[in-house]
Amino acid sequence: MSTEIKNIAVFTSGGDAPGMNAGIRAVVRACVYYKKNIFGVYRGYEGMIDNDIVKLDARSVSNIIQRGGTILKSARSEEFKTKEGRKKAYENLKSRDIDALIAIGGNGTFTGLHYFGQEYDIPTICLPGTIDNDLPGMDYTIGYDTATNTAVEAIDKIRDTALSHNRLFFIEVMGRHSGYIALNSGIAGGAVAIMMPEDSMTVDELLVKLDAGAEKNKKSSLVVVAEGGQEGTVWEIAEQVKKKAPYYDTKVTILGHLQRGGAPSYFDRVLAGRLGVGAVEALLDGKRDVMIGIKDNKLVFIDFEQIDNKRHEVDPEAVKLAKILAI
Ligand SMILES: Nc1ncnc2c1ncn2[C@@H]1O[C@H](COP(=O)(O)OP(=O)(O)O)[C@@H](O)[C@H]1O
Ligand SMILES: O=P(O)(O)OC[C@H]1O[C@](O)(COP(=O)(O)O)[C@@H](O)[C@@H]1O
Ligand SMILES: [Mg+2]
Repeated sequence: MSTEIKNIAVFTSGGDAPGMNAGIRAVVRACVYYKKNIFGVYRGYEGMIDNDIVKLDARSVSNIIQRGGTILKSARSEEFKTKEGRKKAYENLKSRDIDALIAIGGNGTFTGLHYFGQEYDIPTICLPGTIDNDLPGMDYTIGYDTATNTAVEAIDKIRDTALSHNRLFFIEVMGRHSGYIALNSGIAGGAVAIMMPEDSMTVDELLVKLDAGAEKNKKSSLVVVAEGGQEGTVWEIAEQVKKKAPYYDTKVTILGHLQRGGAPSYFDRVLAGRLGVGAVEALLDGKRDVMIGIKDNKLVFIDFEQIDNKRHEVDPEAVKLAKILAI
């Protein structure tokens, strides 16, 4: 292993995701194992610009493996998108001799890291930390499994009341432009339809489906709507349904940020552990400017070009499965 890198900084950025703490812990403990100094940057790129940086050790990350959120806090930083902002950030890192960066964040975080690493010739690796599962080249991002389980738990609860009142519920889930949470929470929650960017369905097509169910004596229905779908907001969709099919007792629930919180699942903890240790080892082996991920149960390293403006496609088989199961 190369001995060139001595001082690594870790930070979390973008929307927080359950398992980020497990990722921080893994990075810190791997650094201690390989006898490297490890720093934590608070509030992502904002803290890098504001010099909000502390030294960490193995005990700094005790008792966080089970906690949602991120002990380093997270932020979205407009200033880091400017050359001046990035210069301030670099100078703060330089003043502590920090010579490598490990970020935990999503596509935006990796984009910033890529430009920063090129501008200042500093080795960087990004761990995929986002509930959206919108990063191509890997199977799952840290936080997606927990967020989807949370959505399913909520959908199950809504099912109870929908059934009791013979109601039609539209349940909006997060995911930005990705339908992953919608698709899999919809399948697991037994939704009659899933409206998502990758498999568009108009309100008229939805009504045909709902009416066919009603004819077969279906009394209540759950429709999962991805926040980034083409048919408009969940409120607009429900409004159209109310107008065109007033015979349904239509309700809307937006799950929102509750999907981002809570204790990470075993899956997200193990994923974060593997990726955190893998990122430190990869950096010390000379890898840089990549997103680390797991595909088919193997560590993979994904270049910026493979991620920039690319979708993480949902599996067409899963889309078909959802339709067969909802018949
Ligand atoms: N083109 C860019 N140049 C520099 N920094 C960027 C760029 N795009 C995103 N970032 C930084 O990454 C942060 C996190 O990105 P965001 O898309 O909000 O979340 P995520 O990383 O979870 O996808 C942004 O707030 C910004 O500071
Ligand atoms: O918390 P905010 O700023 O309202 O952002 C909401 C967005 O963040 C997410 O929860 C997570 O997105 P990122 O991981 O890309 O930051 C999206 O699903 C959602 O669209
Ligand atoms: Mg993102």
